[in-house]
Amino acid sequence: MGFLNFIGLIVVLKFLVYFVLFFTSDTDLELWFYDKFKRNFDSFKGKVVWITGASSGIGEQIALNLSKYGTKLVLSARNKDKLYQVKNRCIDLSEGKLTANDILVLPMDVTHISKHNSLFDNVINHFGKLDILINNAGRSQRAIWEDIELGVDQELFDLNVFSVINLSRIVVRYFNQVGHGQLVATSSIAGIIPAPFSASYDATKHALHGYLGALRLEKLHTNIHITLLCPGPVFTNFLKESFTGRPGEKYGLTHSPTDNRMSAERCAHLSCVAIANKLKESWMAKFPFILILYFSIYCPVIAYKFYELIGYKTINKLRDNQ
Ligand SMILES: NC(=O)c1ccc[n+]([C@@H]2O[C@H](COP(=O)([O-])OP(=O)(O)OC[C@H]3O[C@@H](n4cnc5c(N)ncnc54)[C@H](O)[C@@H]3O)[C@@H](O)[C@H]2O)c1
Repeated sequence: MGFLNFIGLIVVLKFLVYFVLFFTSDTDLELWFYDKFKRNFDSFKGKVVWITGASSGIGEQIALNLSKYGTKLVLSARNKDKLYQVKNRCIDLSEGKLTANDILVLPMDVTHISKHNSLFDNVINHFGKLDILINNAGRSQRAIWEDIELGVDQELFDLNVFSVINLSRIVVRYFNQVGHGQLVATSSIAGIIPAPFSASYDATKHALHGYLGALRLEKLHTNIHITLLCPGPVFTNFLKESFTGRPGEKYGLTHSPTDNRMSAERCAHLSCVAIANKLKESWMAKFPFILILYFSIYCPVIAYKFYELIGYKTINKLRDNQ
């Protein structure tokens, strides 16, 4: 076989593998590889991980997952009772690896940034160290672009961006002192490509990529790692809790069990694979979202033709089943 034929065969085989993965996998290729061959969950043992938004959804499931590997946890959200329920489930799931003292319930409203320093001190006083911060607390939005009041943009940025950046700066200064650490943020596919009817939310998640992407470059050649988790639609309280265009209003929609969404358990499992392997950015979503994401990034012209063809209503139906 001639050399060019050989190269041609490799290219065809590569595209065949990509094609099969696009239609069968719910992750990007890197995350798929690590999930199949190198989960590295043992690395969580003995680490101290602080999770915000740990009272429900993805944050709760990440906490439950990590407890199985003997990870010491700091659980934060606003609802103390729910956090204690999560703590008790974590202790049960750990099968003796964790005691009550290994899980600190630290209630907080992440938008109260003046309290971040003292809450961080609580963590260090309790455990003597912090290895990983998972900035997961957040809310979404459903609203028509021109109907969004500026107050909603501001509230969403306070919650999804400024609280994350303020807490992360405190923690990164600490990581600088001790010489290592990992900063994680739950972004979204909407942080990479915009989705219709959630402009302020899309912008907050895009902002995280800007802030934390810059930090990642500044921390090249250090032992400080930044991981951005990018889920597509997941079954959680997310839509119910979403902002609309008007301050103080909640979208209030609940999912139907038949919606095309990933389970929070699967999303948390994949998130743990990404965190354990210190991956920089990981995508996780059911078909066809990963395929749309790849096309939008690598062939944007084709992606926009596709959007024009199917129209925004179909895009929204794909996303929320509405
Ligand atoms: N569910 C999805 O479809 C989806 C998709 C992509 C990204 N995400 C992201 O995942 C993260 C978790 O969301 P979820 O889907 O698990 O929803 P969820 O509503 O089940 O969980 C959100 C968590 O954040 C907490 N929270 C909200 N506001 C807070 C505040 N002011 N202070 C402290 N805690 C606060 C809630 O109490 C809860 O624990 C969010 O950052 C969200 O943007 C979700």
